[in-house]
Amino acid sequence: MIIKNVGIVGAGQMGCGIAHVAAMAGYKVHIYDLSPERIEAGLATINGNLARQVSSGKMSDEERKKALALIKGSADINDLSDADLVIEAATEDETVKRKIYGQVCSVLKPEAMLATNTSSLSITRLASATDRPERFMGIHFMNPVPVMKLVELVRGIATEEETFSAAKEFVGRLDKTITVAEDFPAFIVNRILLPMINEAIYTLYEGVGSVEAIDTAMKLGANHPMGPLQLADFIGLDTCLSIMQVLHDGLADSKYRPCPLLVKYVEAGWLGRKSGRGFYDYRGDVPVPTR
Ligand SMILES: CC(=O)CC(=O)SCCNC(=O)CCNC(=O)[C@H](O)C(C)(C)COP(=O)(O)OP(=O)(O)OC[C@H]1O[C@@H](n2cnc3c(N)ncnc32)[C@H](O)[C@@H]1OP(=O)(O)O
Ligand SMILES: NC(=O)C1=CN([C@@H]2O[C@H](COP(=O)(O)OP(=O)(O)OC[C@H]3O[C@@H](n4cnc5c(N)ncnc54)[C@H](OP(=O)(O)O)[C@@H]3O)[C@@H](O)[C@H]2O)C=CC1
Repeated sequence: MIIKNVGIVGAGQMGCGIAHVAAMAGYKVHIYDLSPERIEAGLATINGNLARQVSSGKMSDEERKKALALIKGSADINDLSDADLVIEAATEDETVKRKIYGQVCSVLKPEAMLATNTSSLSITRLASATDRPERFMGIHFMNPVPVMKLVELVRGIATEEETFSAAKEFVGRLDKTITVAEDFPAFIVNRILLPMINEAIYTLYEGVGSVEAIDTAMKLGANHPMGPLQLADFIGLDTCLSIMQVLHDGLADSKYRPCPLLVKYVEAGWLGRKSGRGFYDYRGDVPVPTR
């Protein structure tokens, strides 16, 4: 299977990050999202991140222009019809993803591959909402995509070897390191990382420490590059909650119970950096803790 044209569904932080690294590797990329404004904002973010890489000497301005010229975007799903591989990076919600697969499959070439960047959902169950479970799998990038080296590859029960090999080759061309995970809730990274973040939120909820105390403790006491609450805001609190719910439901163990404070923040629409407020308020010059 030869991949030349890559389609992305969802112009959020992950979709744009994947578009960025795919274009840098020379793939032609088309980003589809429901909202033209989001696509425009996403393309501006990609340009900003590429420009940072030019300023830090990681690429030339010529390379930035070349990569940018390979990325197009539209709110018309028919524009994915040329894609050899579509990576779905829409909201972490099974209903949303299943609906997208119905729409995408109706415009895709029969031989095209479809992959999901889901953080937690069952690949086998998502595959069953497509017309091509044998050409469907999980390709799970980490955030921020241009910086993080790892990609988890996850097969569903029906994924064919040819699909898996094509995904491996694609990810290899992006200069990322692969780990293979079995199709269990939240795979490897999030099975370990999200309970830690959820525990940090319980630590805040129970008053053991303030937002700043908890983040400082883990940054300086455990050498984490970001504190767990800062990281939760970075990932998106809606995504964190969805992952905890998938772990709780899928593994049926109370140790994965989402912290009620996390639920409350999501209910308030305080989703972290992307909405301007989460455990920190990002609307001013510097982030200010909200508790
Ligand atoms: C939820 C899931 O399903 C799975 C997940 O992804 S879980 C989340 C996994 N990610 C993490 O754990 C990230 C933890 N944080 C970090 O590693 C670091 O804080 C960080 C890499 C994000 C930033 O590092 P830093 O040293 O504090 O900041 P900074 O010096 O500004 O940035 C380092 C580089 O990253 C780049 N960068 C930072 N944020 C970026 C972003 N959002 N997008 C693109 N590039 C970014 C910078 O441009 C810089 O690149 P150069 O070296 O080329 O200049
Ligand atoms: N955040 C992270 O750290 C990581 C996230 N992931 C996974 O990647 C996926 C995307 O996450 P992330 O980028 O953070 O989320 P974002 O919220 O930043 O982006 C999701 C995008 O999908 C769009 N979208 C929603 N519904 C549809 C639809 N029906 N058709 C097209 N686009 C749609 C959203 O638009 P709108 O806002 O208008 O609804 C938004 O632009 C999720 O599955 C997540 O679990 C994986 C690794 C890391």
